[in-house]
Amino acid sequence: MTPFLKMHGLGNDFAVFDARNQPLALDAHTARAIGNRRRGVGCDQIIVIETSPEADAFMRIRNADGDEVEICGNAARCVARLLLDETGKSAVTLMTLAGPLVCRDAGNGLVTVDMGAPELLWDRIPLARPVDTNLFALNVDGETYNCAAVSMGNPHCILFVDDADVAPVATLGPRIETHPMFPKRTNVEFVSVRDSGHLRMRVWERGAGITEACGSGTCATAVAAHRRGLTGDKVDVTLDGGMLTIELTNGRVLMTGPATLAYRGEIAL
Ligand SMILES: N[C@@H](CCC[C@H](N)C(=O)O)C(=O)O
Repeated sequence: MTPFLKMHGLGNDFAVFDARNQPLALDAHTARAIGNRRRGVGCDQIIVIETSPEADAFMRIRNADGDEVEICGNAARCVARLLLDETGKSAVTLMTLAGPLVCRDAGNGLVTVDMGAPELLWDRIPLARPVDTNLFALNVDGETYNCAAVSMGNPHCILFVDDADVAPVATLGPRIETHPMFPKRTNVEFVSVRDSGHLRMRVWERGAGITEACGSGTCATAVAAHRRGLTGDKVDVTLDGGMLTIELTNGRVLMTGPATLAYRGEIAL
């Protein structure tokens, strides 16, 4: 049996495997089986902690559909929490496919992750053709939607709407995720502005569907809102699972929020 930890960041949930002493190569098929909510552990992402020569650990991430992806903000807080507690350090560095993430103990059970600099160039997000990533029209099944696009190492498409609570996340989310404008598919955020320091966001995640929170999506949303002049350098974002605080400082994005260990389990792999 292989031990794992069930963790979550504001309800965005993970099966976390520690492969630092016992190597574990999870293929897409196995990850999909673990992610299955009827037949497996059930989670949005499957996380494997590996050794890294250049950081405290390498964090490998697969979505529930089995695909390996670059970054996961909520999982970074969870893995950082484990390593902070294990080492007694005040900060740890996690290597990811998107680059290193410095994670600091922010007190009161919170972790701050330096999510790095956002990427705003259309071909680096990537998008299929040149547009103004701050505001572009996307045609979906004959309807036009005003969008912004940001990469936090992974692609995000942000739609500002009057009321995110009634946005068609379940129907429009998957249409945009697989739209030809996004060659690597995309995460999709539906956002309404409550005031210049507070956003409401709901998310359709690439490879996972609706989740209760998305850390990288919250960072991308704060960047897009700031670019449009809707919010300041610091913003609270209310997600279905709770609140994250995002600070934009020196061109970088800092995300602060909780990390929760739900239970320890074992699975036959
Ligand atoms: N939930 C994550 C993002 C996980 C990856 C994402 N679904 C993708 O495919 O890029 C987060 O908290 O950032």
